[in-house]
Amino acid sequence: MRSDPVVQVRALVKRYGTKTAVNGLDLAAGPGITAVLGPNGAGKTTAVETCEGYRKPDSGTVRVLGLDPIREAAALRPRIGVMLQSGGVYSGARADEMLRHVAQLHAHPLDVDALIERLGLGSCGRTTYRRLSGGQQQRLALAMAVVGRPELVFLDEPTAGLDPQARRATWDLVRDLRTDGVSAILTTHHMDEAEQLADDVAIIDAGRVIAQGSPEELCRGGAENTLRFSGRPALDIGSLLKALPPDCTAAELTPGAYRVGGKVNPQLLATVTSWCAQHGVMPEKISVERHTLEDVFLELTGKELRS
Ligand SMILES: Nc1ncnc2c1ncn2[C@@H]1O[C@H](COP(=O)(O)OP(=O)(O)OP(=O)(O)O)[C@@H](O)[C@H]1O
Repeated sequence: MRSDPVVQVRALVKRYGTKTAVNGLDLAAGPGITAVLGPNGAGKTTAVETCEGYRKPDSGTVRVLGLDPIREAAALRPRIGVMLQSGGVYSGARADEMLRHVAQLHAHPLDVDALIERLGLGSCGRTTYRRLSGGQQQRLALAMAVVGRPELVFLDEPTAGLDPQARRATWDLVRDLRTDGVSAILTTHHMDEAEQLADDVAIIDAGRVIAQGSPEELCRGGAENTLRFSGRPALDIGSLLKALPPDCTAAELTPGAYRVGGKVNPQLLATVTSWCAQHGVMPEKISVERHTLEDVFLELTGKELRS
């Protein structure tokens, strides 16, 4: 873990009546961008809202920039930005008025006009909030969260429902914020978004963190990868399997197209090529398929739908 976490959650428990939404969650988020992933109902929003100071833990501790989000809210609020999904906004106010109002509350805000332009809100600055499209409301919420130059920003599904252009613009803005030293806690259901933006990914299931690491670490770790090669048809798969470590699989998918599954590492690659050499096989094509974050996510959280 990188030093000086911006968010440190220890043994957090949060219940709603008899429902335990967060169940002993430990999370340390360092500077940079931390993506929080998890199936529906995993407890992400509850955990993040507790960090934002909107929910009181039943037990456990939460520190954000070293402060208690409830007891030290007055000191913390000016240092963080929160992107709300909806609400918290007077729907009769104009988009640019709202953004200027929020900017004025901060000592060193970003340039409002530049931010409006950046997020493609230029044509709707004079439109009232309630008349903005869903995607425009979403972008305005992002602008309001970041205009005060927070040290840490909480982004709750920032690109949900956005068109591809707005999605790119949002990613670019988040990347630039990171370059300026702003950290972010990002909840998302888009695995590609986490892969693109996150330095660190925490996967939550049933109210706990079940895996954490950089996207590369998570894709390299536990998940099995696949090695494919082609050669002459009807090779002796039984003999190949004997040469491989016991937990590997091997199959001829179509005549001459072979797949080896397991922990694909340089040693396994060497074993397969050496078996080919011993059997007079020239692999015409050989490739290693790395698993995506989505593969890892599904492997860790299962494929069944959550309620
Ligand atoms: N205010 C509430 N009252 C009762 N139960 C709640 C409340 N908020 C959330 N829950 C329940 O707590 C559990 C965790 O919900 P939470 O919204 O934190 O999950 P999530 O990971 O953010 O889900 P999603 O990806 O669907 O947004 C769910 O079972 C949900 O039904």
